[in-house]
Amino acid sequence: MKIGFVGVGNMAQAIIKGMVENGYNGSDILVHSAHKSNYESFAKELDLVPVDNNLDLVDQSDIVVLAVKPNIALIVLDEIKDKMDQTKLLVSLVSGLSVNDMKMVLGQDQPVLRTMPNVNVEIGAGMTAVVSDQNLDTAPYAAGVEIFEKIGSSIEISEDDFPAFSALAGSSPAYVYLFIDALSRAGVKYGFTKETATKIAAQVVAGSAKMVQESEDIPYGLIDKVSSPGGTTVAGLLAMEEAGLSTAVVKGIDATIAKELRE
Ligand SMILES: NC(=O)C1=CN([C@@H]2O[C@H](COP(=O)(O)OP(=O)(O)OC[C@H]3O[C@@H](n4cnc5c(N)ncnc54)[C@H](O)[C@@H]3O)[C@@H](O)[C@H]2O)C=CC1
Ligand SMILES: O=C(O)[C@@H]1CCC=N1
Repeated sequence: MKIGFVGVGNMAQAIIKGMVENGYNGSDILVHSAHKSNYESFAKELDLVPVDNNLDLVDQSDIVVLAVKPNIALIVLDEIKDKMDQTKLLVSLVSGLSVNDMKMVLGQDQPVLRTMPNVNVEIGAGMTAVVSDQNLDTAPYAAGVEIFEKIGSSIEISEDDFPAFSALAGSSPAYVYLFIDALSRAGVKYGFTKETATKIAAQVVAGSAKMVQESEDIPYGLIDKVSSPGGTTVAGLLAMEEAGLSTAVVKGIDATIAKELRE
């Protein structure tokens, strides 16, 4: 099965790196992007197949991954539509582009899978939403979903939930990195090097996430276990909430969703 990427920017590169690390052969991955200088060196590095234009790439692919920016997605779909057919699956990563938007260009019978991955797919730890108007357990959809299962977890959600998912999982790695950086900077304030402080902060966040995933307790229960009566943790927690940590996070998610809905 050949998988072709139309657009090889940050997200496509993260997915491809995750795929190659998790059992896909570079020789089965075709790439074309607007700037040859970018995708050719990337293709060489991972032994991928560079293709000169979008039409030839689609022609040679069983799964076509649309990985361009939202403002040009419809133009690119219009360009490739004559090379698509019902034996091929279109997988879109494009924020805000609905299954119906794609079928309006490609035809109602074209299999399309809308997804919203996040950059952590690069290390096989992504969280990806998937949806179509068909049963995802059947061919050719299952092969598309399998890509995202190999490079993390996937979840089927309704299209109405995509803006909220995009904020909670697509954008949120940036917010978690910000938290790690803030924790690390606090460490620097108290004398650790940035490198050591970041190593400590990242391990704490990774371990805490694993604890939430594996514990039967809810996060608030885990918070209470760390907070000894009259102790240091509760003093820190109250100071963070006085500075508005939880409210800041929710407001950030609100702004992310509002921006997606305006586009
Ligand atoms: N960056 C992220 O964390 C996430 C991005 N997405 C979605 O993925 C898509 C791509 O985003 P990024 O990779 O961040 O953008 P990017 O700007 O890094 O990559 C877009 C790529 O498309 C290429 N391109 C432009 N015009 C083209 C054309 N006519 N034909 C072929 N390639 C063309 C560009 O050369 C560039 O390499 C967007 O629609 C975005 O909504 C979805 C989830 C997460
Ligand atoms: O910032 C963006 O537009 C994309 C959507 C989800 C993550 N990055």
